[in-house]
Amino acid sequence: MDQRRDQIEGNSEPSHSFGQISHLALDIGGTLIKVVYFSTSRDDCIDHEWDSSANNTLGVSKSGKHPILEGRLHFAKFETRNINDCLEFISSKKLHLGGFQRCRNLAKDKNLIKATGGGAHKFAELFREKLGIDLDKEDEMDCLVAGANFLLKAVHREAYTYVGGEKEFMQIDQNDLYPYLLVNIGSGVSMIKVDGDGKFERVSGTNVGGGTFWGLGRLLTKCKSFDELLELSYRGNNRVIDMLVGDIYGGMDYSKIGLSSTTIASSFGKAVSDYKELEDYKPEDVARSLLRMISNNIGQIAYLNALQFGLKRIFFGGFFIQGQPYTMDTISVAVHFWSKGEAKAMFLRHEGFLGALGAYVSYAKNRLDDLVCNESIEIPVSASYAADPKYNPRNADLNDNESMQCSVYTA
Ligand SMILES: Nc1ncnc2c1ncn2[C@@H]1O[C@H](COP(=O)(O)OP(=O)(O)OP(=O)(O)O)[C@@H](O)[C@H]1O
Ligand SMILES: CC(C)(CO)[C@@H](O)C(=O)NCCC(=O)O
Repeated sequence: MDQRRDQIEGNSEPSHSFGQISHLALDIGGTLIKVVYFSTSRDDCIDHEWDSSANNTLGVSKSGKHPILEGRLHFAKFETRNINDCLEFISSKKLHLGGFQRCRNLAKDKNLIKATGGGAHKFAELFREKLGIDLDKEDEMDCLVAGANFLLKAVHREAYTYVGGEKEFMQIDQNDLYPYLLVNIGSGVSMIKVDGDGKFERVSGTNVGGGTFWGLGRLLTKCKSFDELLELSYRGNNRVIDMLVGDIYGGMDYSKIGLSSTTIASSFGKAVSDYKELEDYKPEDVARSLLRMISNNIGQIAYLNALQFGLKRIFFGGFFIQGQPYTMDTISVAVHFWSKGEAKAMFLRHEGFLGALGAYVSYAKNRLDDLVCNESIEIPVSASYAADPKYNPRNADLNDNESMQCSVYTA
């Protein structure tokens, strides 16, 4: 394996001094803010000859054939309620200066940063005031779809199924990607039928989503963080609170309609028949029932939409999933059960960053129209990305800066 390929595949961590930052993009959601930015360093340009006079974030190989950029795509997330942490992070790393310095909109003399999600509207003034930047708003659904398509086409080992506790990465045939159903489980849930690049329809949604799990879970268990709630759910037993088919049928299956005795007949249903109070239940059992109820419900609604539109593949994204085995298992089982094995639930490694990545790639869309650039800027849209094996969204700490090594071919 040659050195460059070795780097692309992430087997050797480049000794990393930050190079130039380019193109910061934000997705400011109801619960979390997602940040994506790209950095290059000399080390990342390992086997290309760089035009030293260019001194820009994109180098042009001396051969002149293909401009190539190598560097790292960084991911970070913050709680929206702690938006000041995010502003400080951007300011301390000077992320807001990297992208637009040479892409300054001279006509309007504005420093524009691509941003999506409701917070791009809600917090526009705050960003202007604190960082002196203007948020260039991109539509949230456009960005989710662009981000999902980008990941599915460009990132090796991005989509996987989760069956029986095993992840299986899917080989995505780019010529056979569409149509699919994208289910983004954020605070709320959006279900989008995707037919191509920029071709989609938001066909459904539900207000019972990640925010419901976190909000209701916090009230019911008094836990202090989302991770604590997940931790609790791991240790819990939902059968203590959920009413199972067997509880109703004296331990028997109801096989005539395909229900086993262990199927949940009614989430939280036992709380009534047991005459117990909240204090009588362990927080971990409550957390487990809640996670199961919400994951199951989303899996079922997703399946119904897939059925209605004749879609066989359902990709789940959004930070509710967090790569959590129990969540993915429940969703997978729900889709499998209701579709009688016809439809498949798939998950994305960069699950929570779809919108932010979509905003990021949107720099390419209107760079010629909107931006006056002093130097040639190409945006990595036709990138060949390979994820850093050290990047594990599941282990990602909220304020940790994660990244993946990538190479960009702007052919
Ligand atoms: N560290 C965390 N803190 C809070 N919620 C978390 C955390 N990690 C995962 N979550 C889950 O992720 C959900 C938010 O996901 P995501 O960031 O995709 O949505 P959002 O963009 O904030 O919401 P929306 O798109 O509806 O505005 C939360 O509701 C919660 O269930
Ligand atoms: C409102 C949005 C799109 C904001 O991200 C999201 O939270 C959502 O899809 N909520 C579900 C709303 C509904 O369709 O019932």
